[in-house]
Amino acid sequence: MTATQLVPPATETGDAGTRIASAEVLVTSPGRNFVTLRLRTEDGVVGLGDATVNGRELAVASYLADHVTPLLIGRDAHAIEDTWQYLYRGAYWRRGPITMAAIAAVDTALWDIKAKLAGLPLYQLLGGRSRRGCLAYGHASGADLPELFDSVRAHLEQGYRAIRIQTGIPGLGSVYGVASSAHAGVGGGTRYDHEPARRSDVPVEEEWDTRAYLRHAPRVFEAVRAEFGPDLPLLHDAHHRLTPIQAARLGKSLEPYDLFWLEDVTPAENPAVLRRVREHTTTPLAIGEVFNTIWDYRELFEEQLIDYVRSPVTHAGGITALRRIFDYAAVYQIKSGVHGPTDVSPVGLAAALHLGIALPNFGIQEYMKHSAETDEVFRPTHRFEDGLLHPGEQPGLGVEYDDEVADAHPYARAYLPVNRLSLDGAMHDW
Ligand SMILES: O=C(O)[C@@H](O)[C@H](O)[C@H](O)CO
Ligand SMILES: [Mg+2]
Repeated sequence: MTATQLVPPATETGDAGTRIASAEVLVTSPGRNFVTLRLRTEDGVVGLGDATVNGRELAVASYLADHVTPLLIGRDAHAIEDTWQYLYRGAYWRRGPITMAAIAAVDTALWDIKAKLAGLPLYQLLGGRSRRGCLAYGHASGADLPELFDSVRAHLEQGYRAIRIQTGIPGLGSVYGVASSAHAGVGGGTRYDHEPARRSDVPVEEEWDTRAYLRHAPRVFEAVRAEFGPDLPLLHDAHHRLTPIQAARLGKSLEPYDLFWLEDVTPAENPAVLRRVREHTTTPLAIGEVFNTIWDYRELFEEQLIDYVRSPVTHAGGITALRRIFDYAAVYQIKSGVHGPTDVSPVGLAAALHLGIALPNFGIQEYMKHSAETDEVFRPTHRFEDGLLHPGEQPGLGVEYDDEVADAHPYARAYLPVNRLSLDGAMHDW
């Protein structure tokens, strides 16, 4: 018996017409860079997957085009789990953001195809609808309190029912997450909270002072609660900048302001340090936007060190893998809080919404609205209404890639910022 005879033939699991006939890696830059995988079956059914890794886009494009797409031709598009295992175990070199984004793109595209073949929106294949819509949170920010309050008001007017709060810090120039920061946005002009990656040959350098931040943050939340009352769910992102004991102090100092979550208080490499944070504070914790496998969460779940899982479909190996992470999280009453910056493409966001609407332990979905230019390329059918995101009722993911519009936006190198301490210019976590 030859090795190939061990592989279940396509005809056993579906029609010969469901074999993958073409696999294309598409790179476009409608305001920011996106990498998309497009699979097509012999019968012409198309599936899309997001493979965008912000600031390192071409590495995934090459991983897919040079090493993965040749393996996909002729495989049965229905065999999602087998293809996932084939790419994960078969690479030998496991985990890592580039590998897992590539696998995620294949997995997402195959789910898109399966749902289109079934004639159903993808969430129907993931267990069906569990809720009316996915609660979203938006990003409010300001260099100072008046600017922040205006931004919160603008979000409330748009219907947001949960809001992330980031502000400038007195004495510091440009800091993470603030729309009006000096070096903000694409080309330096547009809103920072819309797109932190900047088209340039070198990254923008931001400034950081942990002592100033720890003093300022509780004052900001005190002022926001005084202005907007006790009801509004508020979130905050510390972007991996603190030591465990600093993080513990921040969590404790924010307890009176009843945060929905405090995100990424410590760097991701050693999540076990969250034990120290947890000992000291009841402020809910979220982490995981830079994790990429279920194994990264093991201690955090089993010791109940976090409350929300930040992994998106795009960076955690796709719908198959993220669903497993959430099922594991549910054992410990930990909920989803899927990462949704603009670098997760409309394909990645659609995948999150189909999963989110079906998931029993959905928590919240981050929502940074994509630009009009981006939506012209991807034509998403999901929508934001009354603070909730809806995946829509189109068969599959409900996203369509417009080649003509995409081709008018060629790749442009862009980097996320880097961060230096104001004290002595040493590199710090961004
Ligand atoms: O929570 C968030 O959305 C941020 O941490 C972004 O992931 C980061 O700015 C890179 O896009
Ligand atoms: Mg974050």
